[in-house]
Amino acid sequence: MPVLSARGLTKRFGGFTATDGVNLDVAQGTIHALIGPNGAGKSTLFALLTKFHTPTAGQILLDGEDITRLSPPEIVRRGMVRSFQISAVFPHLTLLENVRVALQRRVGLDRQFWRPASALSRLDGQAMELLDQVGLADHAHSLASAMSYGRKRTLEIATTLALDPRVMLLDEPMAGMGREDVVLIESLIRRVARGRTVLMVEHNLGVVETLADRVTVLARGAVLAEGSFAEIRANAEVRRSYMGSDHG
Ligand SMILES: Nc1ncnc2c1ncn2[C@@H]1O[C@H](COP(=O)(O)OP(=O)(O)OP(=O)(O)O)[C@@H](O)[C@H]1O
Repeated sequence: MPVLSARGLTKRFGGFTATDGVNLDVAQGTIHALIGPNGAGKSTLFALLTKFHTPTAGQILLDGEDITRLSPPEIVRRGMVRSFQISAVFPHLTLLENVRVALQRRVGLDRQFWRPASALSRLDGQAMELLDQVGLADHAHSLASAMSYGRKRTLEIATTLALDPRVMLLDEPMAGMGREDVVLIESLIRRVARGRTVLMVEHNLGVVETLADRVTVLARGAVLAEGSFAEIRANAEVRRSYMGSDHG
């Protein structure tokens, strides 16, 4: 059974159809990439899946259960977390404080959860562990604002992990990164994807080739093709849809 599915998912803005009857199945434990030329509707589909937009029609299923009408916090509580949206970096906090805030957010999300304030200090230990996981432990007490762009994005991944997602949605994790940072974040994503399911929108096709088990190509809001990267690359329609865009 797929972890995350879309069935006939549609979003219209006025007379314009940005997402057009999308069917998508993201299999458990895979890294699934969503690609397509500019304006193909990747961001809109992402926003629908994470409940930042309300669909005009169609269904979203998580673990086979209809989540179309649930709120974003309810989705997070069920283990699906979108990074780079929910987890913003606070520049004037240290890295440790940033992760602690994210951990506190998880505490806040769990309605059953109540613990005395002293227990919150335990969060520091957990925050440190998370920083260690992403290779930022040495910078725990530095301000986020002092970090390079790549490290800030890495910190964002740590704050996403703080919510302990089973399903991670990554929105263009490599955007604005130089080659060195791309390589670093690639290996980080591969590491954090173990035991999780990842759906990512990514423009950098080299990254998609390296990371993705499965690729869905969108064009004009609809699914144009789906398969392995090799299958997608060999698909003449996909090539045609990219022609004239800057992803060549
Ligand atoms: N809130 C909105 N109101 C009206 N039109 C919108 C809205 N959001 C997106 N669109 C339109 O929907 C289409 C798809 O946009 P979307 O941002 O989802 O594409 P994308 O594949 O993510 O593009 P890019 O690769 O450039 O980020 C575009 O034509 C866009 O102008």
